[in-house]
Amino acid sequence: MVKATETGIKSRSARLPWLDGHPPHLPCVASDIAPDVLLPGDPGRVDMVMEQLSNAVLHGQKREFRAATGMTAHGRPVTVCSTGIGGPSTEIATVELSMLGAERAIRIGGMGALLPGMPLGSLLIVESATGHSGTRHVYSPGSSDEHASPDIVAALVQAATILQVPFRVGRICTTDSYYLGQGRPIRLGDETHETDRIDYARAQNIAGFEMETEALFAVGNKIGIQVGAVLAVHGNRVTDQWLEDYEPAQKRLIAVACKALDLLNQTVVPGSEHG
Ligand SMILES: O=P(O)(O)O[C@H]1O[C@H](CO)[C@@H](O)[C@H]1O
Ligand SMILES: O=c1cc[nH]c(=O)[nH]1
Repeated sequence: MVKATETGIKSRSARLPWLDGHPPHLPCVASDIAPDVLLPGDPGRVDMVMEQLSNAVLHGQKREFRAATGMTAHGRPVTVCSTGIGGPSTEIATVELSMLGAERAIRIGGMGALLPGMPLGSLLIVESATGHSGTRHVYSPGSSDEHASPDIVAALVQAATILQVPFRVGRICTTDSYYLGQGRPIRLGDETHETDRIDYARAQNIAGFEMETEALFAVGNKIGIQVGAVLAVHGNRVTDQWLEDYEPAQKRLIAVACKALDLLNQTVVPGSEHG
């Protein structure tokens, strides 16, 4: 992986530009990373996750990748690393985390709902993702959906039920575009242009739009780590409502994801339980 020059100075290989165990993008090394990782899009939400963990340590931030590790209520280590927006940076985070030892990755993020019965702040536990975003096309060019690991879906359902957080299980559309690709109006010269993406997506039984899950599932399924996603409704495109303060919803979502990890890992580390 790392090449030494004739003078003994180590230099990066262009083929795989890691150096002394440091990946080219993430601000961490293997000893920082837990087998379980949570992946918010927004770096600002890493600190929100840290508040719900005990003994949380921030590893640092490079570009959109902010990473930390702490302990769940059952005393299990969990790493949180932001992916930034979209498939390309999600691919980088997923591949580098898995090379550092991650075995299970759950995206925690926001979405725009397409079903009238999905209130602001409720959760979508993602069973499958479609959209044919660019990164997914590189990893898995077929036409079928990318799926979450069934164990993770079941654990998220159990966790949301225990914590009494309203949720539904469904299919997400991941798109590389926040505006035109999600049917938002854009200005083209003097005219406003809008696509019929919302009607199209609803006809496909799609619960909402977001921008990373399909890439995470495609990459994770290809490289052999377990993947899942749980998303909070930040907006509803049918009722045209928008969540002004999404922090309470994101806190509930983080609690559900951490509980799901504890259910997946089952046994409590003695003396560690804090809630
Ligand atoms: O809430 P996060 O995880 O940032 O994700 C959603 O928010 C961003 C768009 O505002 C996109 O990344 C979308 O997927
Ligand atoms: O409408 C929305 C809300 C969150 N994230 C998105 O990508 N779209």
